[in-house]
Amino acid sequence: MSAILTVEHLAGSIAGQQVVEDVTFEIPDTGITAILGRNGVGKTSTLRSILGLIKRTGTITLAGESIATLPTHKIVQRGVGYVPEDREVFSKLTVAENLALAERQKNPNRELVAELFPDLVKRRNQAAGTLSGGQQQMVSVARALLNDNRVLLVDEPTKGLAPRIVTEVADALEKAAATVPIVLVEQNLEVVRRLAGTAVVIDSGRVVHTGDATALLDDPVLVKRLLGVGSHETPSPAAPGHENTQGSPA
Ligand SMILES: Nc1ncnc2c1ncn2[C@@H]1O[C@H](COP(=O)(O)OP(=O)(O)OP(=O)(O)O)[C@@H](O)[C@H]1O
Repeated sequence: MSAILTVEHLAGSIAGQQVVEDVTFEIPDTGITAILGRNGVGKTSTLRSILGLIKRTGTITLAGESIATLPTHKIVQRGVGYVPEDREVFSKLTVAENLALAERQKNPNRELVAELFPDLVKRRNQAAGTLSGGQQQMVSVARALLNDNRVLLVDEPTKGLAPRIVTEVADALEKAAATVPIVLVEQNLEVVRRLAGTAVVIDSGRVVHTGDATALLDDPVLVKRLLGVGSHETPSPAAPGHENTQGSPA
């Protein structure tokens, strides 16, 4: 298996404050890779650095070509899809209009999206702002899948959703992953267990663990040390003044 996305010594800053310190990982060209870590350790900022949405330095390679100095729109054109944490649907527009606005290519993948999200087809004329959180998440994922991306960056898609809807979103991501490799920032470890092949753990802006996701989740000592929780819990916020916990008990 080769890497579709390679990140080396990535650092990112917001308003002069460094929020990503030194992140290095490889994303395989198939399956789902989970980015894990406590609240505020820099997971979202890592995705935003890759996309050029925040100031960054380091090496970022997509399918062998450097994208580290490209502006965001060029990175998106090269095939990096993004499903942001806050979903960002246009609330006054219908589902169909939201999807139409996302289409970049001549032959968008409408059949794939209709197959993966039949509920959105039924609701095509409903204003996106009146959809449930889970349905809005489906719109956000569907928008990204309309285009032929080389990799999809998905940020906390199950956050704040009811358990049944979490399962639906996980179902959709599992199906989507058959068509595109996914980088998934996710706090729900049951979802990670179900979907992810590899897990990358970030702490204080640095990668502190990379390995098989199931092996990590099956190791309660490691989960407690790296994420500060039991393997059936959700990671808690980092303590004030929290430092890299690699090698130290939580
Ligand atoms: N717009 C911003 N302005 C200032 N600081 C920010 C901004 N966005 C993020 N940060 C800070 O950057 C650090 C990393 O935040 P980030 O959102 O990347 O973490 P995260 O691991 O994704 O957290 P969570 O799991 O809570 O979403 C945090 O200390 C956060 O407070």
